Amino acid sequence: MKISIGNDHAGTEYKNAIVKHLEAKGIQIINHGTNTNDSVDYPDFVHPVANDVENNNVDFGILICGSGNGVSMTANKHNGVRAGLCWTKEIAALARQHNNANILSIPARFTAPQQAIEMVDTFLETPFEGGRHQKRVDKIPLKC
Ligand SMILES: O=C(CO)[C@H](O)[C@H](O)[C@H](O)COP(=O)(O)O
Repeated sequence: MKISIGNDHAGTEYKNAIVKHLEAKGIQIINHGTNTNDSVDYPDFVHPVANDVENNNVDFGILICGSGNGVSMTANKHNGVRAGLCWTKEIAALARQHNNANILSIPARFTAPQQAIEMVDTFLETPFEGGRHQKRVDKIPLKC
């Protein structure tokens, strides 16, 4: 499995913990995030991750910032990207099962580190259910 990950300054520590956790499992990581706590602008670190997902260069993306909103808003401007803002592992599971989310957005300032790791594992391991959810996901893109 190959994952593209990105973060702003609020997500650097969580990003490092997630990368360490995933690399220990043999998952390949492309790191597009900032690697320091110096203040940066999240779109600069989100678009490269969303491009990876949009172009099918990776299986999934992971984005981390303070609230999770800015990274989700930015990523969801990309064709074919479905970034889900998640704060529990149950919501992370539903983002995959019902929405076929391909990017997990994590709010570092409102999620404990262990909870973030559990969300990542749940997100990556949970399949899309298809069925009634497929036709709803198909209606998400603007058709104009
Ligand atoms: O929405 C966000 C980015 O996707 C964030 O929550 C930012 O991390 C946040 O806005 C950063 O705030 P700061 O006061 O500049 O650290």
